[in-house]
Amino acid sequence: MTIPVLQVSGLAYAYPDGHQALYGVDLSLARGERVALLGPNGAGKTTLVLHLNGILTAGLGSVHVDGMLVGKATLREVRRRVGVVFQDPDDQLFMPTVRDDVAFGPANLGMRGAELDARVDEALDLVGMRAYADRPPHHLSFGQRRRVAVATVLAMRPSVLVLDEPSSNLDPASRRELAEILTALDVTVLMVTHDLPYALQLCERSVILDEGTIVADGSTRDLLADAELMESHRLELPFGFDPVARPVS
Ligand SMILES: Nc1ncnc2c1ncn2[C@@H]1O[C@H](COP(=O)(O)OP(=O)(O)OP(=O)(O)O)[C@@H](O)[C@H]1O
Repeated sequence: MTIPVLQVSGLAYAYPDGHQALYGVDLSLARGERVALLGPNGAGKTTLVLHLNGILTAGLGSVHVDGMLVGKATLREVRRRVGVVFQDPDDQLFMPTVRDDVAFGPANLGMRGAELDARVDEALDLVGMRAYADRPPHHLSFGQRRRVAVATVLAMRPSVLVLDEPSSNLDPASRRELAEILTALDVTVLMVTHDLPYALQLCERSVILDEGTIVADGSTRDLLADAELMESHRLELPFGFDPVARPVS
């Protein structure tokens, strides 16, 4: 039996103020899948993501990464394996140069010298940003900073890449370029997004979370084409967008 990259079982969580954000979430990701996590504002998507690398710990239920239970004892390895790219790249970039930022994670794991340089170059090549290695991140455009933020995570060679709103604040060309980069990667992806055409373009499978519960899990095209399902969970396609007519890349 193949072990899922990510296995969330019966995950329930209430914030300290008592607000119940997740009610028994079950989610399994197989290696190489790209899955979109959809849902209206306040559905619990961020709360779920924060459990995947142990920023929050389960009230009830469990999260396994490559078969490893997420918990205090495994936190360091879990954070290497679950790479989260937050919505604002400036939350992730804080070093004087792009190279230093991308080297930060692997250097923390003890990597040094030529091996570290090669790891940084590899990650920057994957996002097409090697030419910017010696630039300060704050001199880059927002779209370039997002690509570097992706590289900081890829440099850890994660088992799963979790992207929070990857297309937000990108112009159409940067949005398309990022899609090309993400589809070319050989990594399992979980992408939180309100950009439904992007979900369709990038992810064959989608999961809809609403009020802390998974209410649908299936082919992105089928879910987006189900007008009743979409409406009942406050999901709206752009005007005139036909999910059935669009090819999935
Ligand atoms: N620190 C907190 N304390 C109490 N309740 C919280 C906290 N953070 C989030 N919540 C609540 O938990 C629920 C889920 O929030 P969460 O941020 O996970 O939703 P989301 O699906 O990511 O929303 P969005 O699409 O707006 O980012 C919401 O009702 C929210 O108000």
